[in-house]
Amino acid sequence: MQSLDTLAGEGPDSLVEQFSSGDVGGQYRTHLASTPGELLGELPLTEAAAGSVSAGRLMTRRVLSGDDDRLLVVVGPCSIHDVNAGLAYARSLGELAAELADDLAVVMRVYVEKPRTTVGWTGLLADPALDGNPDLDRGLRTARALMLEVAELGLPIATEWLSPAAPAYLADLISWGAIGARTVESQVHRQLASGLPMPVGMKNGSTGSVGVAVDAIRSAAAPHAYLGLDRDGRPVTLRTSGNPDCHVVLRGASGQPNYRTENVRSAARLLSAASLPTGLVIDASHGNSGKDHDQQALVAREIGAQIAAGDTDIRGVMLEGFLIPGRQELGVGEPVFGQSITDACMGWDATVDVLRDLAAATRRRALTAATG
Ligand SMILES: O=C[C@H](O)[C@H](O)COP(=O)(O)O
Ligand SMILES: C=C(OP(=O)(O)O)C(=O)O
Repeated sequence: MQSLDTLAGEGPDSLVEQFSSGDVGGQYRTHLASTPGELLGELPLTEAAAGSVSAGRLMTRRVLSGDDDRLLVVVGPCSIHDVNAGLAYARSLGELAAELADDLAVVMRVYVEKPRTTVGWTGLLADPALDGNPDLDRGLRTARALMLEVAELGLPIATEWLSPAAPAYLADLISWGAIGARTVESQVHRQLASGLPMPVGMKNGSTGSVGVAVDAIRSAAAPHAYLGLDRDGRPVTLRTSGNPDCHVVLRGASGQPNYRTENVRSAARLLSAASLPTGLVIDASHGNSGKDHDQQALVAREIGAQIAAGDTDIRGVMLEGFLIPGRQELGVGEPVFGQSITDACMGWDATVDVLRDLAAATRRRALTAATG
């Protein structure tokens, strides 16, 4: 793909000159990246991966609409920083998902872009070497290769859509997408969601507003037209038809959890008032756990209790889990294989316990519904 530098002439200053007639706060420096078409040609969707993605999308749609009475569980690392650890996790999760498949519809978080509150590592896609030297071309290739392997294991994949350019490179591998708390009010992200071929969860805003997530669902359900790139990297008008499969994800806010019965009822009222279906997902991490991975397991059990008591609006749960509990600071000490470098995650053993409990809760809900 032609770089911004080559479009504007050599050197980082040339774009500054092109874009501005006065002072600007930054400078543009760029390097070449593959077009979506080139990367998809290099790492094509295999038949096995395509089957896994279409089955994953159908499964998530059916669970979210209530046509399938299982519970959607979106679980996995806060972020992938080490492909081998991501794959080791995927293999274990694939086995657990198969064991619990009668009750749970498991989707793995393969999050390769991280939105930051201020600054920090922004994910595998931008900085795959974790050294502060962004290399998006390598990051996109690494992310796509990893996602292909996970899909070929038969495990549906979830990711957060952050860069509006990323779906052209990765969307064919994703069964469930999220628009995060920091971007749910962004028109660009709502437009993006309106054209994505998978269910998309709209997180409540970072200060706790569920209303902005409801607005996002309404916006993404409508058709849009916006400036984007085609497979060859040419600017085009992208026209979307609207995404009918968007839903709220309750993720709480700082000091303000929203996973309890009264929060679910209040979100359902907001959805009903907007003439939207009331099914939703609850994220047991982030503002609902205060980013404490031990607390996350307790929150998940409370959500399980609501499900066991018969709540049918809770259609899914999100969990942040990795192989080793907690988190490690990037660049401090020996790296720990399978431990998060972003938010603290539940370890594998705790994840197995929580998923088994959620399966039992879902089974009880189904039994109550069947026997009245
Ligand atoms: O899920 C991950 C984090 O919560 C998100 O990227 C924000 O992290 P930060 O507040 O550490 O920047
Ligand atoms: C960043 C995330 O979530 P939120 O947008 O809720 O902070 C996430 O799930 O990784």
